[in-house]
Amino acid sequence: MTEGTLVLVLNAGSSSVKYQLIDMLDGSRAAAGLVERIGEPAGRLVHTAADGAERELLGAFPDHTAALDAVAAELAADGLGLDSPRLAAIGHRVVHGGRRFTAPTVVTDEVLAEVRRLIPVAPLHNPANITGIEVARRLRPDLPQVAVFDTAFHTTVPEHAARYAIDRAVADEHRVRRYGFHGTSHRYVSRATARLLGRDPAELNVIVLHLGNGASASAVAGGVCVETSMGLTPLEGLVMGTRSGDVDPGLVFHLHRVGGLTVDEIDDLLNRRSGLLGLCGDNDMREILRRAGEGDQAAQLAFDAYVHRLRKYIGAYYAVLGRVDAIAFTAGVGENAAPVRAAACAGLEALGIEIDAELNSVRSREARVVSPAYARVAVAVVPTDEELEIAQQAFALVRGDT
Ligand SMILES: Nc1ncnc2c1ncn2[C@@H]1O[C@H](COP(=O)(O)OP(=O)(O)O)[C@@H](O)[C@H]1O
Ligand SMILES: CC(=O)OP(=O)(O)O
Ligand SMILES: [Mg+2]
Repeated sequence: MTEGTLVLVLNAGSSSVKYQLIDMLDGSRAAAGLVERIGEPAGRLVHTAADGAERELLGAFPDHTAALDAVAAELAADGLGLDSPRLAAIGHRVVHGGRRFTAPTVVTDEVLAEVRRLIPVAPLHNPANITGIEVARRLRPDLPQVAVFDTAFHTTVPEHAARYAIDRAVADEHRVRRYGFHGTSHRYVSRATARLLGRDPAELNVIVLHLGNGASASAVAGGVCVETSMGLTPLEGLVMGTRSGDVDPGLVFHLHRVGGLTVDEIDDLLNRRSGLLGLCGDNDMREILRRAGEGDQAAQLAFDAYVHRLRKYIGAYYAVLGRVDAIAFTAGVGENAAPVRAAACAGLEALGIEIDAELNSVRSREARVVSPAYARVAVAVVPTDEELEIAQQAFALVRGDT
């Protein structure tokens, strides 16, 4: 049992760390910030204090340890350092939890070892998550460190959807199956969509489209995830900023045997040099929309390929769910790129899916419906809040509510 009501949430990505200090009494942000371009010569930390005032720190953050030490210093400058007695827990986003972690978990040496063992299947993410945990443990060894796993929400996906159609013995030996990611966001957004529509999550079938740098779709039936687009690793599924999403696995053999690329080179190609970046040289949807608007063919192709893949998944998940009540767009692209939403839903009237152009063009931070009132399927823009969801899960765990 703890006295504090603050939860520090760390969301460590491959080259960035996002953090929020959340007061669980009212969900308010006591501080928030972002360190980006970790490992590059010109890094940047932006810290936002409780009153909204921003501080910017420019310089190199050679690795995640340096970045997290700088975050701790910024929090201390606000009088809310990691030594604060008001802290109840530190919540960590951990991307890959395998099959074992189906709920938020207090980090022990043994839990950390398991997360480390999963590095080969989340090479861009788990190492950064581990560093975040290690730094936080060093600074506050007495405080519960809670891991909230991207994979947890997807552990309900049925076996016939989670299995690849490969030799079972080989799959079992190497724990090859579809795990799914961004689960904290899919869970939060599916529930927020029910709230927006004034419906009980238990009676709502939702397709959630999480479109950030990484992107994934999920089919949520009555609050339970039944299918998701990412697989063994966060590479499968939708076209992403730098990741290919679905490809014929035969291209790996082809590029190796005929193209002479090594396995590591192909890994780098598919994870870091593909997706929107591979198709047109840009991975930021803002830039792609701008270029396509000026008639740039490569940017237009990247946009069209991105949207085509999305439409295939909407259709597929419609079939998986049988009945769809809502489609929720979320994360950087889903929340901000009206043309992506419009193109993904265009021509689907026969499925009851329509978008109202005027509603869709409104810019807002609020959850909102963008389909006409008569449409059978509610299309919604629902801002995700992975940090709040992580804080709530971590706080509930340390208070013994779960
Ligand atoms: N106004 C906007 N219009 C179009 N795309 C945007 C806009 N703002 C952000 N994005 C897209 O959102 C992406 C980042 O999404 P985000 O959810 O923050 O990613 P992540 O959390 O995975 O780092 C950017 O790469 C950019 O393509
Ligand atoms: C799992 C994953 O792809 O995460 P992100 O979108 O943060 O890269
Ligand atoms: Mg994200």
